[in-house]
Amino acid sequence: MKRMIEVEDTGIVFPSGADIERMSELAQEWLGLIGEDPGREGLLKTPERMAKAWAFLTKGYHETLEEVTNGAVFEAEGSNMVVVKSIEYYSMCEHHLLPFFGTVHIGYIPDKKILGLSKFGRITDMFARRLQVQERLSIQIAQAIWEVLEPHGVGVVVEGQHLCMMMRGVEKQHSSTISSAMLGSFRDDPRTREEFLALVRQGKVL
Ligand SMILES: Nc1nc2c(ncn2[C@@H]2O[C@H](COP(=O)(O)OP(=O)(O)OP(=O)(O)O)[C@@H](O)[C@H]2O)c(=O)[nH]1
Ligand SMILES: [Zn+2]
Repeated sequence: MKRMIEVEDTGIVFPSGADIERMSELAQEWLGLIGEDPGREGLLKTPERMAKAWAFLTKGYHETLEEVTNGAVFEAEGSNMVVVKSIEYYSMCEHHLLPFFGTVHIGYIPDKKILGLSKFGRITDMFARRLQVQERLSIQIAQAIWEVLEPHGVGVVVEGQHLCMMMRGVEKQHSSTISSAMLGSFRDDPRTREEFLALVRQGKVL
């Protein structure tokens, strides 16, 4: 991807526009504020590591739908449902800047256009790698597929566990959240929606 650069020897990419130097300065200040000594040996490189990690975790801000789909839209006959399920994601909640993570399930009914299968994961990451709430993540993925493919319908189900509810706050370790976004026939036709949800449920308890 043009606007990404690689961190030496790691294979990790972060946006070339990210101000790593300034982010490192702020991270160093932050370490002091939480009661640490930013000058102790173990923390000397931490501000820069933190800046690079955060640039990666929020790289979705620097990506566009056009870039991530890379023209992989193909002509196709038929209008049978396609489901890509159990796409893992990691995101950061916008309230506490703590991770939430889980899986995304995507279904659509094509109208002459299909999308390269890997692109569903790339679209998921483009929106997950930003500050999010789970509900918006679900809707943004559905709308992106709607925009790119102009299909008869799209359904997205997102499952997530939120560390802000587990390691702090209400401290509930076993709750998980399911959110969904349904567009076109997935919203208007209960049978289409049920077919999608049955395929998502297959092999698991949902
Ligand atoms: N709807 C929704 N809420 C979220 C998400 N991630 C975190 N939250 C919630 O955002 C809310 C913020 O509530 P506040 O009362 O303003 O913040 P808080 O005092 O830190 O809340 P607690 O987490 O209950 O301690 C909490 O209920 C979180 O559980 C999400 O993806 N979707
Ligand atoms: Zn949170």
